[in-house]
Amino acid sequence: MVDLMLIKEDIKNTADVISSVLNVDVTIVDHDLIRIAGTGKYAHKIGEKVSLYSAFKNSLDTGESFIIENPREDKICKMCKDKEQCKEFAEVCCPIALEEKIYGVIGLIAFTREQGNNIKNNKSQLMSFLTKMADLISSKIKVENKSYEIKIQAKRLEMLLNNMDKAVVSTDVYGNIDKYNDKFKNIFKLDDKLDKNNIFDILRFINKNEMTTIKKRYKSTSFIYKTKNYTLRGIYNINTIIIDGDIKGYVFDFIDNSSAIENFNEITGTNYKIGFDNIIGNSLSMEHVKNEARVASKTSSTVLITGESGTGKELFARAIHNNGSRCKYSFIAINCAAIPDNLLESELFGYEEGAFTGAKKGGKVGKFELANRGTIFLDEIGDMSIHLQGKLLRVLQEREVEKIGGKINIPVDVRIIAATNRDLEEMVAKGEFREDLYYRLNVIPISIPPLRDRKEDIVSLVDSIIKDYSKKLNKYITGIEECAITKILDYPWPGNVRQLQNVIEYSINMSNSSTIICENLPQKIMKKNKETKCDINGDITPLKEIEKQEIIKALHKFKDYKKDKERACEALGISRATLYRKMKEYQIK
Ligand SMILES: Nc1ncnc2c1ncn2[C@@H]1O[C@H](COP(=O)(O)OP(=O)(O)OP(=O)(O)O)[C@@H](O)[C@H]1O
Repeated sequence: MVDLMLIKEDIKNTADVISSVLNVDVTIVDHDLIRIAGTGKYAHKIGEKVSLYSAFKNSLDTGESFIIENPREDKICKMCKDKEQCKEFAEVCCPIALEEKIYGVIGLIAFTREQGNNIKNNKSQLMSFLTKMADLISSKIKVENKSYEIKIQAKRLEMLLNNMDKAVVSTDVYGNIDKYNDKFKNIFKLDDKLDKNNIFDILRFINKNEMTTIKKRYKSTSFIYKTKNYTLRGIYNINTIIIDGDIKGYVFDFIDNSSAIENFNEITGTNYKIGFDNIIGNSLSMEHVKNEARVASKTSSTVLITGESGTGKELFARAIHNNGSRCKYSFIAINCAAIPDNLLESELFGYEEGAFTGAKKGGKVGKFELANRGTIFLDEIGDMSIHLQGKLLRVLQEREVEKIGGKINIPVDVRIIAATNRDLEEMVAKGEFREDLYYRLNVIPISIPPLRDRKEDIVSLVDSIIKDYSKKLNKYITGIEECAITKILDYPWPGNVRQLQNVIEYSINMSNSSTIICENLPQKIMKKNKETKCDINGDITPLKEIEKQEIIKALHKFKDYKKDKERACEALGISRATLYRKMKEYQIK
C-alpha cells in the first residue's frame, strides 16, 4: 500500500487550497495518524503524531465523515485527554478512502466562533467540497499505486531475467533493442549502453530477411559469433511477440555451447557416479585390473579396454573417468557398432548447417565437442570403419575435430577410452584395423578377464545383484540356496556379468519365497549342468557354429514380439551391439 508520504507535495497543496477557500486551519493525517500537511497553527507540527483519542482516529477506524459542532460535549470528545484545554469551536473529519482502504483523514478545525459558525451554517456544501478534495487525493494515490506496482513488476522481471541461465534480449519488430539481461551483455562481451542499438547490427548471424517467415518460434539454431579476438559458439531461439495477430517484436535467447552441454549432461544424467567401489570382485585377477585402472585414472593418456562382452568394460571406463581430474566434465559413451557408418561420423564429429541433404537446420554438435574437457568412451572400437578410423586418428594426433561440411577445425581437449571384445592385433594383421591407430589407442591397455576365469567373484556378484534387483523388482529376497549357487558356479557364463544379472533377475521373478532356489534358475543353467555331465564323449561342434545356431534360435523365438531384438539379447545374455555384430559376422538376416 502506498503511503501518503509519497505524495506529500500534493497533500500539502490540497491542504492549502482547502484552508484558503474555507478560511479554517487544515490538518491531513495518514493511516498512522502522522500529520502529513498542516496550515496555520499546525504548519510547524508536520511529521508529529496526533492523539490516539482524537476525532481523526475515530474517522480512520470507522471510515466516516462527521462534524463536531460542540467540542468537549460531543461523544467523540469523551475519551480525549486534552478536552479541558480544547479551544476549538468546531471540527470536521473526512476520510481519504480508495477501494475500501482508508489512507488518511482530512480535518478542519475552527479556532474562532466565526469560523465555527461558518462550518455549522454550510454543513452540506462543506462536506461535499471536502469529499471532492478527498477524492482528488485518492485519485493521486491510485496513480501512485499503479506506478508503484509497475516499478515492482519491472524489478521482478529484471531479477527474473538476470537469474536465467540464458542470455535474453527483446526488440521491436525492426530489431531495435528494448530490454536485455546481464548475461546477454556478458556472453557477447557488449558495452553497457545497448538501448539504442539494433540486434541485426550487433549479431550478424541473425538473418534479418528471414524474420518475417518466422511463425511463432524459431528453434534451437546454432550460431558462431566472432569479433577480432573473441569467438563464441552456441544455440539460439527466436520467439515472436504477437498481439492481436500482429507481430510487435521479438525475444531472442542464447546459450553458449559449454552451458548447453552442462544442461544436457544434467538432463540426461550422463554424469551419474560410478566408482571403483561399484566394481565387485576381489579375485587376484580383478584386483590387478582395478589397480591398473586406478593408475590410468590419474593420467590423461588413452586407454584401451579389452574383454568379452558383459565383463564390465564400460563400468571400468566410467570408474576411470570419475576417479580422475576430468570427473567434473562429461563422460560421453558411444557404441561404434550400433550405429551405421555415415551416422556415426556425424554423431562423433557433428556437422554444419547445410553440410548434406537432410542435415538439420543449425547443424549438429558432435560427441567430441560434447565431451570437451571430459572423456569420450568409444565402445566396440573394432567395428569402426577404416574411413572413420582415419578421422579418429587425426583427432588423436591433432586434438582438433573437423565437422562435416565445416570450414574450421574445433580444438578439443578430450580423453579417449576405447573398448572392444575383438582381437585388434589380429585385425591389424588382417588389414582390418589401422596399425597406427591401434598403437595410438593402446597406450594403457587394460584387459578384463572373463567371469569363468574368476569364479571366486561369482558369490559376491550374486549377492550384490540380488540386493539391487530385489529392490528394483520390489521383492523381498535375502539370499540364494547352496545348490543354486553350485549350479551357477558350474556354468561357463559366456555372457559374463551381464548374463549373470539376467539370470538372477529371472530367478528373483520366479521366486515365491525370500530365497532363490534351484527351481527358480532358468532351464539353460540347469540343462547346461546335465549336459556337461552326460555328453562328455560326444562329437565336438565348433563354438562359432553353436553360437550362430543359438542366435538364429533366439531371433526366431522372439520374431513376433514388439522388442524382438532386445528379448533375443536378453535370452542370449549379450548386448544389442554384440548381437548386431554377430549377425553381420554370421550373415544372419
Ligand atoms: N565387476 C562388476 N561388478 C558389478 N557389476 C558389473 C561388473 N562387471 C559388469 N557389471 C555389470 O554388468 C553389466 C555389463 O557391464 P558393461 O556394460 O560394463 O560390460 P561391457 O564389457 O562394456 O559389455 P559390452 O562389450 O557388451 O558392451 C552392467 O550392468 C555392469 O554394471
